[in-house]
Amino acid sequence: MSEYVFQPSNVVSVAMQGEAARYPVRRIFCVGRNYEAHAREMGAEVDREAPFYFTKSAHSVIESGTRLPYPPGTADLHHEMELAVALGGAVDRSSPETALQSVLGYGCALDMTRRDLQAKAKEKRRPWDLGKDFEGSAVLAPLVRATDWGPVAEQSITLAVNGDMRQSAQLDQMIHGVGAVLMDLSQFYTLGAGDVILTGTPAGVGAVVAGDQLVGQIDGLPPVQLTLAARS
Ligand SMILES: CC(=O)CC(=O)C(=O)O
Repeated sequence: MSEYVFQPSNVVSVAMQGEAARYPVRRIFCVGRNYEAHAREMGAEVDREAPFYFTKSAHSVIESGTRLPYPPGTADLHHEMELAVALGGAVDRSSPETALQSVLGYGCALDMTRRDLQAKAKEKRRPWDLGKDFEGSAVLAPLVRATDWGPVAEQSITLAVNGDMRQSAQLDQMIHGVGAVLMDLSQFYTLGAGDVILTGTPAGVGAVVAGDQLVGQIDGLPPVQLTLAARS
């Protein structure tokens, strides 16, 4: 048994709907601007040739239902509702269809974003980490096995803040579908069990403040819920 100079962090994991066993998270990859209307609202061109990515560390994960203190360093925290795809095995690069066979489950997710820090980074052509990868920035609902949900098609994806609808779209409006994203990403990484892909957000992203209650839904999946508390 190895010895460490301090106690290593616990394995980060999320619930599986209706199962005692949990899904251990290894890495989180996020697809940027994967819905045309969202790319437009961000003032960006859509790249139909290939997706682009940013990452969040596993330690950014919190579970649906959590109260998140308003994060430090920002005055413009935004919600981004997304479909999460959780891998259960290595991705076969031969075709999008075979890549999809490695998906263990799907879930609702929030990609919380410090928009002011992301905007500053964009301006200076710097990486987005401060805007995207912080504690509590990846909110995950319980995952549903791929054998019990899917395929990704015309399911609706919505996000309401205090009961007001802010984001509303259909999953088939993604520019790069799940299989194509997995195929593309696997050209750059050895994807495997524990890797989670957030597949991009539809239009309607916006600011949230302390006291707000967020509920994100995708047809057939458990909702993702988040309450924002005052900054601690
Ligand atoms: C502009 C963004 O914040 C990228 C992103 O997270 C998305 O499109 O989804």
